[in-house]
Amino acid sequence: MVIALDGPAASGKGTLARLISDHYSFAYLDTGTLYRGVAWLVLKEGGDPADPALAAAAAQGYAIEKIAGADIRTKEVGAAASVVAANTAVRAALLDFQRRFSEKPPKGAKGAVLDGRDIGTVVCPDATVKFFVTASPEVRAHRRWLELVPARPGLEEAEIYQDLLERDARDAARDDAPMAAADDAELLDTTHLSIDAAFAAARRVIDGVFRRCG
Ligand SMILES: Nc1ncnc2c1ncn2[C@@H]1O[C@H](COP(=O)(O)OP(=O)(O)OP(=O)(O)O)[C@@H](O)[C@H]1O
Ligand SMILES: Nc1ccn([C@@H]2O[C@H](COP(=O)(O)O)[C@@H](O)[C@H]2O)c(=O)n1
Repeated sequence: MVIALDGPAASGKGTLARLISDHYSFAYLDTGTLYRGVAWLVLKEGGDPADPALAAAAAQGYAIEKIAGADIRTKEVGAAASVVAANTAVRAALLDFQRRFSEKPPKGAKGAVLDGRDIGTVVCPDATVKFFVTASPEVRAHRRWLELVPARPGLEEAEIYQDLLERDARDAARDDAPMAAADDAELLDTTHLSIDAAFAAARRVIDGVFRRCG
């Protein structure tokens, strides 16, 4: 069983993915951390994320231990992640790991939940259930601002808003595995939904599919 969640930045897909994986005891992979990790490795060496050779080398030598303790959730790393993510060699280097995780989830879990931008379209086109999670840009920017401002007092919500729009545009426009809803994805707009309500809506869809699958 594979559950795929895609969608734009700060739409709530990671929050849902975590709740779903806990509820069904499935393994969870936040695929954004892979791209953020590669971007962080490039930035740490003072490199330019848009340099194709540097980004490809970081992705090819990528290992989770290399980013241990790194703060990869900053908006700077997010922006750089969407730059390295447009690099085909980077995507190719990270694809196998994601596929293996979905096909053979760790610790004997009976299923996997992956969230990202291309899970339902490219990484796991045969996923059992697919969601495309959205919310209005204003609501997403506000949620992300609430998340980041405690560590960065003075951070402007307008700055986050602009950053999200630019990142979404880059992610949707790239040639290789652009952010897109799979044709068979369930659209889940969380703009007016609490986390509990969004999770309940997702569970209804998943339980319905599981019942049909037997
Ligand atoms: N339905 C919701 N109502 C209110 N806040 C929410 C909701 N869903 C998520 N959040 C909050 O919004 C923020 C962004 O959510 P989350 O990290 O799940 O988004 P994401 O789509 O995984 O983002 P990214 O792709 O950038 O990692 C978090 O602080 C989370 O707690
Ligand atoms: N499957 C994916 C996942 C992520 N990306 C890129 O990484 C950036 C950061 O992702 P977050 O989910 O942590 O915000 C994102 O903006 C994408 O550029 C991707 O391309 N494919």
